[in-house]
Amino acid sequence: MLIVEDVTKNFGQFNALKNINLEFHNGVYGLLAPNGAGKTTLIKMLTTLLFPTSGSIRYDGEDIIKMDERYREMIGYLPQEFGYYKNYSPTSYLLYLAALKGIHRKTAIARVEELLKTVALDHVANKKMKKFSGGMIQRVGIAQAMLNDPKILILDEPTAGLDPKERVRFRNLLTNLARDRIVILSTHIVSDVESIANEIIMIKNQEVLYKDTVSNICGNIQGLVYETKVAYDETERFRSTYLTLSEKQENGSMYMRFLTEDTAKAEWKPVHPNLEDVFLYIYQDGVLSDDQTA
Ligand SMILES: Nc1ncnc2c1ncn2[C@@H]1O[C@H](COP(=O)(O)OP(=O)(O)OP(=O)(O)O)[C@@H](O)[C@H]1O
Repeated sequence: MLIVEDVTKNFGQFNALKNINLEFHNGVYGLLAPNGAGKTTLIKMLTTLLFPTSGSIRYDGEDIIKMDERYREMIGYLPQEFGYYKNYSPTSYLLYLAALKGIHRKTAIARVEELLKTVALDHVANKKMKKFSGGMIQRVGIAQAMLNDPKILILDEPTAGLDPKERVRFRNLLTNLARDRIVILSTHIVSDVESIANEIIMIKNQEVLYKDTVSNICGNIQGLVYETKVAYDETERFRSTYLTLSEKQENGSMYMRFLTEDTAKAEWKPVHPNLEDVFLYIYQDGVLSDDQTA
């Protein structure tokens, strides 16, 4: 079990995270927040690339910084951008990394073969990676993070650049891997984690706002989400009155999904909130688009 206790991280005068308390067991955890909220900072502390300013992170009761090498041997990490050699095949790349990690050649050959099957790349095991799709490269990234059969697998924004089909495959792979390990996945894309995470962690204003199941988190805005049809010339006024969650145009009308605490009107249809609704509600003032953060 991995425990984050009262962790605060400052960069000089700047406070990036404060009083973070978290507990991880086997399963998938989705760390979900807009860019800049502190996900990478938290992940870097979980991988010992950064140290907390105060507080501690413990694995089975031991401080991970004191465990040092023993802890790092137990974790697998896929950073936001991982370096690979495009002229290598997945097999030669993974064998090279295994050698760096001190894994015996014979063990490494068997492990790499097994891993490439797990990530469904066995058919291209000896092909150069330069022609691989984003999804295939990402699966090589997971395979490298899994080389040491980690107890904790940490993935930072792993689905960037994947097409919808690759995302589904990726989610299925993670669910399998999480049966006997902790998988922590950071993302600002709700659909990456909504269907697979046992728990979602949302950070706001440097603190953990939620750490709960999807349904419990959605329960927080139960009864506040509606759909209704709005005439075209009314849409601007509607948008400025209610928090619009999504809208779709059909047969000359606009169908708005929105959130309000006002008393419901007869024409509003109450709907079950989903995680995307919660995300838009929670971060309505601070959701930055990729363009803004690039
Ligand atoms: N080394 C640093 N020095 C100063 N400020 C930093 C440093 N690293 C991160 N920050 C700041 O801390 C905040 C959190 O950054 P962090 O990278 O953890 O966010 P994030 O949620 O992971 O976003 P992204 O997905 O864009 O990486 C940001 O405001 C960032 O500018």
